[in-house]
Amino acid sequence: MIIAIDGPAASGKGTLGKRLAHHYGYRHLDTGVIYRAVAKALLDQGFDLNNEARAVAVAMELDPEKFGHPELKTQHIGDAASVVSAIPSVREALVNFQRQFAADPPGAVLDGRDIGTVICPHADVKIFVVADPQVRARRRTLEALARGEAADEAAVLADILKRDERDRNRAAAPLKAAADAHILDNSNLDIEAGVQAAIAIVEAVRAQRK
Ligand SMILES: Nc1ncnc2c1ncn2[C@@H]1O[C@H](COP(=O)(O)OP(=O)(O)OP(=O)(O)O)[C@@H](O)[C@H]1O
Ligand SMILES: Nc1ccn([C@@H]2O[C@H](COP(=O)(O)O)[C@@H](O)[C@H]2O)c(=O)n1
Repeated sequence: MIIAIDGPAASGKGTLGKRLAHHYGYRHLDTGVIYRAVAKALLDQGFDLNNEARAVAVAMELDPEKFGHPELKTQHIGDAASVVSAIPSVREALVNFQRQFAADPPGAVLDGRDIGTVICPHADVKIFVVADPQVRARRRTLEALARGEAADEAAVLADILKRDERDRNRAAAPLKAAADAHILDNSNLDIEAGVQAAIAIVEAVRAQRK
């Protein structure tokens, strides 16, 4: 089974993806990390984020072993990722890796912006996670503070809105819910309640197919 999770920045996709994968014994791929890794590699090598040829080359040489690098989590790299991810040829270079991950047994949960629309249009279950921007900004700010980093909630909110706008309005694989996605608004749900709501969606789809 393939579970596709999409949604705007800091809506809880990764948290939910990890928990669903654990619940079902599946593998989990946070696809945002891939675009973050491309952006970081370009910046580290001193290239412009719009250098298409270099960006594609970097995308084709990515080392998944480095997806855990702590700098990938930063706001700066997230912002850079949303620039580089708008280049269609960069996205194309990353499709096979994601589809292969989705296809491998025993099942997979992928989260991102275009999983249900482009990467896995035939996913068994599609969930589009949303939450009010202010709620997302508060959660992201608390997360940064908990890591001991300085964080200004207004600046975090501005970054989230800017990134969502860029991701929604790009020509290639824009952020949007697939027509057959289940919308899950977790603005007023804690993590556990959000996970239970998602499991209920998955189970309802499974029951329908029996
Ligand atoms: N339902 C929830 N209630 C409270 N906090 C939540 C909930 N879901 C996620 N969070 C918290 O919100 C923050 C953002 O969640 P997460 O990193 O999963 O979002 P994301 O959509 O994967 O982000 P990104 O778009 O940057 O990849 C984290 O600190 C997470 O613990
Ligand atoms: N499937 C995806 C996943 C991510 N992106 C872009 O990467 C940026 C960072 O993603 P996070 O999920 O880690 O926040 C994001 O803003 C998108 O621009 C993407 O295009 N497609």
